[in-house]
Order: sequence, then structure tokens, then C-alpha cells
Amino acid sequence: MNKKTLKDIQVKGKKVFCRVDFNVPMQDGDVTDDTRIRAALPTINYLSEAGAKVILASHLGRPNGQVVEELRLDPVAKRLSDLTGKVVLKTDSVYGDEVNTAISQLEDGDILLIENVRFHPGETTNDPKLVEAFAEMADIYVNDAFGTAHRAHASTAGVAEKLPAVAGFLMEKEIAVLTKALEEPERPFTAIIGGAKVKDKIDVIDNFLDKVDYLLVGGGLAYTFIKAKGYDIGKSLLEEDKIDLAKEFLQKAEEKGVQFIIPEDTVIADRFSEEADTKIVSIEDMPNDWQGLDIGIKTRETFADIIAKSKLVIWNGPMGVFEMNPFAGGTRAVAKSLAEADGFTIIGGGDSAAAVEKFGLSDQMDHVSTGGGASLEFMEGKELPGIKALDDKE
Ligand SMILES: Nc1ncnc2c1ncn2[C@@H]1O[C@H](COP(=O)(O)OP(=O)(O)OP(=O)(O)O)[C@@H](O)[C@H]1O
Ligand SMILES: O=C(O)[C@H](O)COP(=O)(O)O
Repeated sequence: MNKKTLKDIQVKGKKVFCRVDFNVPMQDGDVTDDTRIRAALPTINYLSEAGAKVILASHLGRPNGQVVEELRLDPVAKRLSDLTGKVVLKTDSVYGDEVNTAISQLEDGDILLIENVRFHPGETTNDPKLVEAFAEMADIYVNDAFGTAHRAHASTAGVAEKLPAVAGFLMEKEIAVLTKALEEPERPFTAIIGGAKVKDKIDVIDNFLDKVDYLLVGGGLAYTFIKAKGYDIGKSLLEEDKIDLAKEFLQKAEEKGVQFIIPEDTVIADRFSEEADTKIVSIEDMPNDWQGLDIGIKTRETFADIIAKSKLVIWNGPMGVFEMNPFAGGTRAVAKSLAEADGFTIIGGGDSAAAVEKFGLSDQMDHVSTGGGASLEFMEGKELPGIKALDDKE
């Protein structure tokens, strides 16, 4: 990686503004999944043990520049304190007197979490005044918020321009794994793309077609490809305006020698409901008034065979409506195949990471990205503003 990291700087006695992504799921004031907090621990513990005064900043949800009581970071501070075994101080403001006083009282090694940065409207607009306020709090900037690296906000990009700015260990690991996969992949290299819509996956499919040996497509977006191949898809999800694009992708795959695998069978339902009647049919036999909500058994077997012979697999997006039990089988089968694979397995965050976690298989993957949108944009080949803003290695 050509960006400076924590190991390139001295932090002892320094005030370090460290952006983390503690945008975690919450219910009734409790953190329900602390994966992202645990993922930032190596950086936080390192900074604290090395004698830095640690000032943590994160967003939670999308409060639109206003104080939203349910989106305060107190439950996150508590969980962080449990996980580190250290006191985690917390302010109720994002900047100003309360924050300045708290910072002035920090001893080396202390940890402070400021309030949800998106309570201030200047965070998402990258307002220079807020950037200045953040820069005045610290001597050094560390970005460990890979999940928010695709946002050019005050605490992710703006402040990085004002202070010496380096990557934390989580950021470094995410960049290293994804860069190696995209630039020097071991082959066969397989990408599995699912999720709801073609429109959200255009750039990632396009980028992967230049890189992979196999592209496996499932989820809602697969039906537009099935239609593009000339089959009837009943009431399944269809993006009429993307049929031509789907045809172009199939053509490009052929020209590039990429095996583009669409489902050969599908789980269909007579309505979008957990109580629906369901059947598994070949894509040649889809009735008019039923809809496809998961990949079928033969498709799962085909995908499993390809995964088993791949040296590298990246997965983004569920294979069906995995939130409903009758349509979770395809997503579960792909997750299991990845868990059993000998090759290197990367889960591209978001819903796929949530699915793998739900099936209890996260530990069996080589890398589960903490980024949803961020990892998707990375896989699209885009430069992420939160990474770009960090200092280059000399
Ligand atoms: N056949 C289908 N018909 C309708 N919806 C589907 C189908 N297959 C999957 N989905 C839905 O797609 C949604 C996930 O797709 P989406 O594109 O939003 O997320 P994703 O690809 O995981 O992206 P991210 O990583 O950003 O979360 C799930 O809620 C799932 O129910
Ligand atoms: O959960 C995420 O993808 C990140 O924390 C970014 O959140 P955002 O989509 O609200 O910017």
C-alpha cells in the first residue's frame, strides 16, 4: 500500500483524532452486532498502549445534521469499554467547549469518544469550519473507518488534509486484501454477484469482467439476465431498461473468455411471502404468475463445484430473499461452499456479510469486509476519498 500507516509515525504523548466506523446495528439502545467495534480494537488498543491521547470519532445512522437521541454513541462507548477493559470517556457534543475541556484533561493512553459526528450538518458537506474544529483537536489523524471511506466527509476526508494523516490497521488490512485480490488474483478467480438490482451492480460487474475467470450471478438481478437470454421469468424482478445492458455483459464475457454463469433453476413462489406456495423449476419452465426468489438446487451445485475449484472467491450480494426462511437456502448453500473452500474467500460486506454472520460461518471466511458501500465501490475500481486523502509513503 502506498499510504502511510500507524507504523510510520510516533504517537506517544500525541493527541490522535481517530475516525472509526461504529455505524453498528442497534435495538432498544443496545448494540446488536459489535463486529465493527471489535474490528477497530487493534488500532485503538495500539494507540492507547503506545501512549497516545485517543480521540475517537464516528457516525451512527443518518441523523441529517440534527441531534437524534436514539443515535447518540453512549451504548457504543459502553461496549467499547467492555471490549477494551478500559474507561472510555464520552462527550455529548461533536466539538466546542465540552470537547476541548475533555481533551485538555486526557492523560497519555486515555480514550475519548466524541458524539455522533453526523449530528453536525457540516460533517456530510465537508464544511471547512467543522474540518478546522476537528483539526484543532489533535496533532495526528488516523483513519480506521474503511466502511465510510467512500464518503468525502469532514471527519473522513476534510480533516485528513489538515493533519499528518495515516491509515489504521483495519483500513490497512481491508485495502491490502482487496487490492491484492483485484490486482494479483490467484486463479481460477471467481466473483459471485447477487442482491436486488442490476442497476446497483453495473460497475462492479463491468470491472470484474476484466479480471475474473468465473462470474456467478444470483439474487434478484439474475432474472434480468435470464430474460436477456430469452426465457420467460413470470413475475420475477425485472429491470426492463437493463435487458440490453445484460446482453452486452454476456457478450463481453464471451469475448473476454469469462465463464458467466446464470442460474439454471430457481425457487419460485406464488407470492412475496414466507407463507407462499413454492416450487423449484428449471428457468425454462417458469409459470407466468409466479416469481423467482432464490436460486435452485442444481444452480447451488454448479456454484459449489466452481467455488471448490477456485483459488480466490469474492462474494457480494445474497442469492435470494434470505431474510425469509423459504428463500434463504441458496444464500446459505453459497455461504457453506465458501466456508468449505480451500481457496481464499472474501465477503464483500453489506448483506452478504450479514448473511454469513447469521449462518454462523464468518469465522470460516478468510476476510469479511467491514464495508458495505465502501467495499462495493472498491470492487468497482473507484478510488475512495477517505483513502485518497491519507499521506502517501515517501
Ligand atoms: N430474487 C429476488 N427477488 C427480490 N429480491 C431479492 C431477490 N434476491 C435477493 N433479493 C433481495 O436483495 C436484497 C439485497 O440486495 P442489495 O442489493 O440491497 O444488497 P447487497 O447487494 O448485499 O448490497 P450491500 O452489500 O450494499 O448491502 C435483499 O434484501 C434480498 O431480499
Ligand atoms: O454502513 C455503512 O455502509 C457505512 O457506515 C456508511 O454509512 P452511510 O451509507 O450512511 O454513509
